Amino acid sequence: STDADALLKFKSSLEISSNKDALVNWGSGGSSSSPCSGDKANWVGILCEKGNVWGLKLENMGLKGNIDIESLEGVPHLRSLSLMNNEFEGSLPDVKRLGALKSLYLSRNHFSGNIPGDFFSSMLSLKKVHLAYNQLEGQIPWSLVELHRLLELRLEGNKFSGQIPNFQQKTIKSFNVSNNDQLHGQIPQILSRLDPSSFSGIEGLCGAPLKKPCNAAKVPSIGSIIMVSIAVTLALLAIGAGIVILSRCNQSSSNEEDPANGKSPSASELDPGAGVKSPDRGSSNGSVTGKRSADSAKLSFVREDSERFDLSDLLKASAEILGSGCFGSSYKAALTNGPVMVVKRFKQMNNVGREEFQEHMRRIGRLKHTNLLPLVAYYYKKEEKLLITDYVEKGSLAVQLHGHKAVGQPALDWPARLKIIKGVGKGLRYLYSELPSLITPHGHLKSSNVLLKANYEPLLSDYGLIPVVNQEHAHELMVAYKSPEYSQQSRITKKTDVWSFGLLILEILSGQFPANFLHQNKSGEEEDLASWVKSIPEKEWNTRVFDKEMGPTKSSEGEMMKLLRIAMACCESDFEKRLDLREAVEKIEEVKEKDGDEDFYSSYASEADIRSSRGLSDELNFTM
Ligand SMILES: Nc1ncnc2c1ncn2[C@@H]1O[C@H](COP(=O)(O)OP(=O)(O)OP(=O)(O)O)[C@@H](O)[C@H]1O
Repeated sequence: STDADALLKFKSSLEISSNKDALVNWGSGGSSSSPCSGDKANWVGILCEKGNVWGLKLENMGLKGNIDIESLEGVPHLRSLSLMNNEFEGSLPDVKRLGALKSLYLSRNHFSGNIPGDFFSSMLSLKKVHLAYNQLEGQIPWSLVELHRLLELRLEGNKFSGQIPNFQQKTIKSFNVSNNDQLHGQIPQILSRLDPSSFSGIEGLCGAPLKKPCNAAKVPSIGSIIMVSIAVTLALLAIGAGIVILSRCNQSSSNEEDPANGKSPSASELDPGAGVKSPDRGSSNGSVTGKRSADSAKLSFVREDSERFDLSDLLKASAEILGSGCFGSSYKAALTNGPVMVVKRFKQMNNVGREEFQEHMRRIGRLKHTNLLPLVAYYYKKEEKLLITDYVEKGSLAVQLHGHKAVGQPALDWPARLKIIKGVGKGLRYLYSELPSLITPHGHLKSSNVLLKANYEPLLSDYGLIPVVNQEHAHELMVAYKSPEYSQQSRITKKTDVWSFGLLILEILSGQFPANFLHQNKSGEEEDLASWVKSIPEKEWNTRVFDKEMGPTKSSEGEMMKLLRIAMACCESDFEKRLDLREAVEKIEEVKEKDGDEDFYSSYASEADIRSSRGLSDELNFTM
């Protein structure tokens, strides 16, 4: 049978080292020439139904070697694959080729490395995924969030890091990430009904079912978070303890991540009116004179045209945590009179003193462009800063590209993607012209810092911050410092933002998440999304690089190729050879939604038709 052939091929690529008897009766003649007789298995480790192989259960057999998924594609009824407790190593086998699998058990092997975010995207039948006790690392793949039938997910005992993706599946019965001690952040709400042991051994997680509440979940409003630190600051200032005390506040504010350390705030501390004087609007833009205590509670508005509100208004607003980035968390806060704002906390922003910080914020506040998210106001405190912007309804490009299904949005089509790329280019060109003194006028360009308006017009955010962010922090976390020129020569240049832009375009066109491609290859060189694209011949870009989720793009393939070539020229690791921003944006502006030559082709085609029909009739005339 075909099942038998496929399985024997599968067996031949395995190394059956410690257990020579394993799989010994596979294909050994007699009744065993066929793996199944009805529901009965003739071969070891096979599960049968009506003469077909539906499961492979090769556990505890000391197996290693190559897992030949391609040959398993020849077992059409295979729904369950278990290779638990063997000696397999390397990256996970390419199981997504087995799109009909319902159960995948690969726990207790030596699998290692990152799992691409979209790894499970085409495996929508999966109900049980067991990958526990391997050496897997990186983010937990977001595509697990899309498995709407998921019942069991076992990832314990690996080295996953980052946040737990926002699982929404009510179907989940068993879930375990324990002892992945690099995980951090809030436990998704749907998992809060599970046993706390599912999350044990991980310092950085918070929220139910753990007894450790998260900052935002601890109290209903963002106010309390800010108010605790303000109230403490004010109270201590009031008793005149000065600088010494300020540094203690510093500590208490860094400890406030851990609510177990802080005593619960009293009602009066949480009352926005308590201890906070209304900001003195007349001098809200002015230099810092006045009493320090009043000033510490003051929001500084950087724009003339924005509606004014007080810090206390924001504090009253109900807040929702949007996510935590490199610098701290961002909160969405709806003001009672309507506008919805985003408050982003920055803890590592002490590179310059107060005066210089204010000067820089005012400079950023003067920027105005269709493709920039304007800074509305900021709040200055020695140990942390808050930057306040409008909330953008459609959220970030990152979510639209990689999590659209989870948030119930359709995938972005090619015209939307082109519009976004062009808008980002225009926003960057404006930043370059308005902030000429900055080497990298953006400095932190990535898909989570591109927000989308309802019509897909993109808005850049978190721009122009390099001068104020603490240097060691900037070097560690900001996108500019991930560039080839920084890794190779410890420098950033005027073309560094162009490199980030190039990567962003590759991400938009391929739908691939760049972080999944970051690693060192065997010869120690850094690899990224660009080197992946480079490894694929141009004639295969159509089938292998472009995101299939863009929908039908036949009539645009030529233009998409053009754009991909421009992106590659932006990613050139030698910055001398790289396009500069002006060149890149000009070239991008020339890219059209449909193939530029289309009109030419259609008129050419019809002319050719006319000619050939004329030729044919001529020919007929001739033969008659
Ligand atoms: N003004 C906004 N409107 C809507 N969503 C926003 C807004 N600002 C941020 N977000 C979203 O909130 C989430 C957290 O953003 P945040 O800026 O804190 O982190 P980040 O961009 O992921 O990382 P980094 O701190 O490096 O910028 C992201 O998904 C981001 O796109």
